[in-house]
Amino acid sequence: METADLIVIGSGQGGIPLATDFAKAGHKVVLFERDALGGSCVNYGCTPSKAFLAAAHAAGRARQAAKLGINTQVQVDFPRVMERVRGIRARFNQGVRQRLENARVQVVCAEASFTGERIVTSKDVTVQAPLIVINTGTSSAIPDIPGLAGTPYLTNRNFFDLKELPKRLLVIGAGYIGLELGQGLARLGSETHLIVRGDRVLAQEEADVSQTLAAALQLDGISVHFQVNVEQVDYNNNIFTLTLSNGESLAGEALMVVIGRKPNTDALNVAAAGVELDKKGFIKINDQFQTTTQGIYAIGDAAGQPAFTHVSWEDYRRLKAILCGEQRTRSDRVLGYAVYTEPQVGRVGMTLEQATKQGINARAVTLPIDQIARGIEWGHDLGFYRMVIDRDTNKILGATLVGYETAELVHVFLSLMEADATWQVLEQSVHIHPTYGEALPSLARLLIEDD
Ligand SMILES: Cc1cc2nc3c(=O)[nH]c(=O)nc-3n(C[C@H](O)[C@H](O)[C@H](O)COP(=O)(O)OP(=O)(O)OC[C@H]3O[C@@H](n4cnc5c(N)ncnc54)[C@H](O)[C@@H]3O)c2cc1C
Ligand SMILES: NC(=O)c1ccc[n+]([C@@H]2O[C@H](COP(=O)([O-])OP(=O)(O)OC[C@H]3O[C@@H](n4cnc5c(N)ncnc54)[C@H](O)[C@@H]3O)[C@@H](O)[C@H]2O)c1
Repeated sequence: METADLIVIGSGQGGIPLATDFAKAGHKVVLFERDALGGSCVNYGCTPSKAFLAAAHAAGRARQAAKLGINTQVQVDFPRVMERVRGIRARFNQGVRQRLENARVQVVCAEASFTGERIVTSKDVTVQAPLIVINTGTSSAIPDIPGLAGTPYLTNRNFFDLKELPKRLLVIGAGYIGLELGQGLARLGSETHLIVRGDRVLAQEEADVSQTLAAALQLDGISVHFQVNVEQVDYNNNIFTLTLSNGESLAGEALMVVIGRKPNTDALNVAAAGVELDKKGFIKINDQFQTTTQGIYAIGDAAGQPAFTHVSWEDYRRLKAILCGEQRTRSDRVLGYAVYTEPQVGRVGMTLEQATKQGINARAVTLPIDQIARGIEWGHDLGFYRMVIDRDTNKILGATLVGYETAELVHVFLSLMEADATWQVLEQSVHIHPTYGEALPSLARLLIEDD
């Protein structure tokens, strides 16, 4: 049996920098990875999806330029779009490999499981270490719909291997992936149907966010079917046929199943290490990322953290500080996220409802995008900016920005909230005209005007 100073299981977004930092500091580090180096983000998630959306939104924006008086004929070279996506993915994946090699991390390309409290084993390698970090991520959850198993349906894993544009696309699930990739393929030319079991898309957000996105999807020609379940999947002659709970049926050349994620913890045999899982299979951790076994830590999606790359990366930064003896926790951070539909959704902190539920004397102000000079000039008419504040302290509690490139703009709020700033700081700052940014002090000004 080999020994090491640190074992990392999974080359996720936190595991890679942790492994390289420790190895560069002279420690012996062994990293187990059963699939492509770089985890979901690089290979099946953020990187390929955002490269894909660059093409899709270019096509969508070109078509929408008609309202500016610019008429275009969009011709999509789908194989080229996807080759570019796969090329970028390969480059990022190679970059990860190089980084691990340069740092002299010993990479074991195999599935790992615990065979003892501090012992990790793959088919050919067994390693013991005083410190183990689990960063195994999640995989697609697949519903138990009769007829689905065994059909060539798409998930985020095989989506980026597509070679031909499907004429008709059926999407089950209206969360992040369903909306981003569904809108993407629609913008590239697929006749797209989104099957939503509830009455809202992106249902975890406020109702007007869902409504705005649904309106945008419909503008792209997407048919959104609300309050229906898929009862049966049939696949014959390369065509999927879905039987819906409302009696209708839908046919398409491609079916994408994107209903959420499940943690990659089944293969780990965590019981051998005394590491406990919660009811959904996520690894239980305390505020310092430690599992129920001393010396074994878990970060990222598998530990039930908000499933975003920047969260997994920040987990690494905090865990590294904790392991170096600093007093850090995982719960004292301002976390934002974005949905890369068009319009985008940029989010940080609490909504009014969440703040009120916590007993905070909160208030929200909202500025529609059609009252913002930049929006009018650029012809963007779907979206709004909203800020939530604490009336007692004047601190900013959260923001929801729906509109053009709001994933960028929301960082203004992230920084203000990190600095514990009051809304008056935003109101007093002089922003450049005419930008979307200048609408943020205007949003703050509503707190004075409407008082
Ligand atoms: C389509 C899609 C788009 C996304 N877009 C965004 C985005 O725009 N922005 C964003 O912030 N987030 C995005 N995400 C989420 C993001 O990809 C994840 O939150 C992020 O990758 C963090 O994951 P992680 O570090 O926990 O682990 P992962 O990146 O999932 O890596 C875990 C690794 O562990 C390996 N592994 C699992 N079990 C074992 C085992 N037993 N032995 C060895 N290896 C194992 C896996 O093969 C995998 O490589 C997206 C996700 C998807 C699916
Ligand atoms: N922009 C980003 O940062 C980004 C992009 C993509 C993915 N992600 C991450 O990946 C995670 C997974 O994305 P996702 O889209 O798979 O999940 P999700 O949780 O965002 O959405 C799942 C959708 O499927 C629906 N659903 C669940 N069970 C269903 C069933 N049995 N039948 C029909 N519909 C069902 C849900 O109601 C929801 O609309 C996200 O939560 C997010 O953290 C992030």
